[in-house]
Amino acid sequence: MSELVFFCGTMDCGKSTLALQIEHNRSARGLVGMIFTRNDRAGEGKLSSRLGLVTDAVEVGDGADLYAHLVDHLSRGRRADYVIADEAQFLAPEQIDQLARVVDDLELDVYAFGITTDFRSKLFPGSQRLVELADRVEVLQVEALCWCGARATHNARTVGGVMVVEGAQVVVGDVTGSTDEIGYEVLCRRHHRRRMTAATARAAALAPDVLPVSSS
Ligand SMILES: Nc1ncnc2c1ncn2[C@@H]1O[C@H](COP(=O)(O)OP(=O)(O)O)[C@@H](O)[C@H]1O
Ligand SMILES: Cc1cn([C@H]2C[C@H](O)[C@@H](COP(=O)(O)O)O2)c(=O)[nH]c1=O
Repeated sequence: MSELVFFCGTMDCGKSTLALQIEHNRSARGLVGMIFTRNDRAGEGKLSSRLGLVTDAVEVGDGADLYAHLVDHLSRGRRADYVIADEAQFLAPEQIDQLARVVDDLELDVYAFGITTDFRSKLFPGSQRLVELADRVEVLQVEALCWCGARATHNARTVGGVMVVEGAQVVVGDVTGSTDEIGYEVLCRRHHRRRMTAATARAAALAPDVLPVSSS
């Protein structure tokens, strides 16, 4: 029985690496995948992992119909034995419904990968629909860590190392950017709620909270 699986986690927890491993293992057995992505940091039509691996993918546009794309592909006599969709949080809810239809009507496994919540800890619409429709939701087991050492569960957006809570939901970026630019940092819930990033925690630790007492 084919299924729709949503592999989720914070940024930097190995989702794209797992997508590439699933692709590698299946193509090593002669299977052919249809790989979708949207807004990967490596550029249009790429699925990339921070481990340095990258593969070509179909860039999903705003109005793209993923079910129709697969039907068209198959009716031209081309193969697709399974589907991978990376950065699935950026897909529209209708596109997630199309992926569910690929599972049910074309009987292909669909493996979707994405972060569940944005920098304000609100569900991305695509991820919400995946949670609603997926046969299985798998939280990745390679845990990213907060600066305090606890398991990171939330994604913070930073500017100059300081957490921000205003801005567009979608801003492509990385966890290892220059500190002056918009970047991201994964945090535990406690520190996400307190808006305490590694940089602000360091600054707070260095700040003298008692003025030096003069000896005179
Ligand atoms: N230099 C490195 N050596 C070993 N592992 C690394 C290195 N750089 C990144 N990683 C691993 O890659 C993970 C990020 O993988 P990636 O697939 O790009 O994440 P995601 O798609 O979830 O954002 C990190 O959590 C870490 O486990
Ligand atoms: C939290 C958050 C993230 N993004 C962007 C930043 C990255 O380009 C991707 C996540 O990619 P990863 O492979 O999981 O690291 O999402 C965003 O646009 N908005 C956000 O709130």
